[in-house]
Amino acid sequence: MLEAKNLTKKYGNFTALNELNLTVNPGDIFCLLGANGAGKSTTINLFLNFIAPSSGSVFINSKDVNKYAQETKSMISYIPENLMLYTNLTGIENLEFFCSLGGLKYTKIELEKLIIDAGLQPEFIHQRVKNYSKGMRQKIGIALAVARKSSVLLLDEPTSGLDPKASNEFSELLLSMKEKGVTTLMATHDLFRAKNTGTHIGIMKGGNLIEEFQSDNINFQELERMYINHMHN
Ligand SMILES: Nc1ncnc2c1ncn2[C@@H]1O[C@H](COP(=O)(O)OP(=O)(O)OP(=O)(O)O)[C@@H](O)[C@H]1O
Repeated sequence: MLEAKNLTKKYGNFTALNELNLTVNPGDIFCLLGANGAGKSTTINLFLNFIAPSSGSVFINSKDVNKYAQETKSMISYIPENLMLYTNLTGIENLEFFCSLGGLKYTKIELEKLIIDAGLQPEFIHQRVKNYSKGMRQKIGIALAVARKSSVLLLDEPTSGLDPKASNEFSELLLSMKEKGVTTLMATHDLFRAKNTGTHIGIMKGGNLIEEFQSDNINFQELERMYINHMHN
C-alpha cells in the first residue's frame, strides 16, 4: 500500500507538489495523468525517497519512507521511462546481476522462466541488451520486479515511445502483477492505457491532484473531455 499525507515539495518559492493526499491499495493500479510539469515525477520520486518532502509524509506498507528508508526500498520496484541495464550483458545476465545485488539467488532455469513469463521472446534471453528494443528492456524490469517479490511497483512513463503492441503487452504484465496483489502507481501521458489498465485515475495540475476517480466510473470520451478541459482552464 502507498500513502501520501499532506505531501508537499517546494523548490525555493516554487511548489512542485502541494498537500497531496493519496492512498493506493494492494491490487490497485493508480494512474497519474497531467501535463508536463504537473508534479507526477515529483510524486513518484518522493515515494522512492529520491527526494525529501518539504512537509508531509510518505508511507509504503504503513512504514514512513524517511524513517525506514532501507526497509521500504526493499519493497519497491521502479521502472522509469528508460530502464538502466548493462547493454553489454545479456538479458538473463542483467537479471542475475540485479538479483544478486539484492541477495537473491535463482538458478538459470528459474531466471529463464522469470524472463519468459515477462513475455520476452526466448531467443532474446541470451542476447546482449544492446540488441533489445525499449519494450524488451521493460520486460526485464518486470521480470526483476517479480524476482524481487516487490509488493509495490512505481512506474514513470514506462510505455512512452513503445509501439501499441509493446504497450499492450506491458499493460498485460501490469494486470498480472495486479492479480498478485501488487500496488502500482504509474505516471503516464497515455489516457487510453490509464482508462484500460488503471483501476484508479488521478489528474494533476500545477502540483495539485485536481481529480481522482475509479476508472470504471468514467468512459474514455468523458475522461478525454475532462482532461482537455482541465488542461485548457
Ligand atoms: N530539482 C528541481 N528544481 C527545481 N524545480 C524542479 C526540480 N524538479 C522538478 N522541478 C519542477 O517541478 C515541477 C514538477 O515537475 P515534475 O517532473 O514532477 O512534472 P511531471 O508532471 O512529471 O512532468 P513530465 O510529464 O514532463 O514528466 C516542474 O515545474 C519542474 O520544473
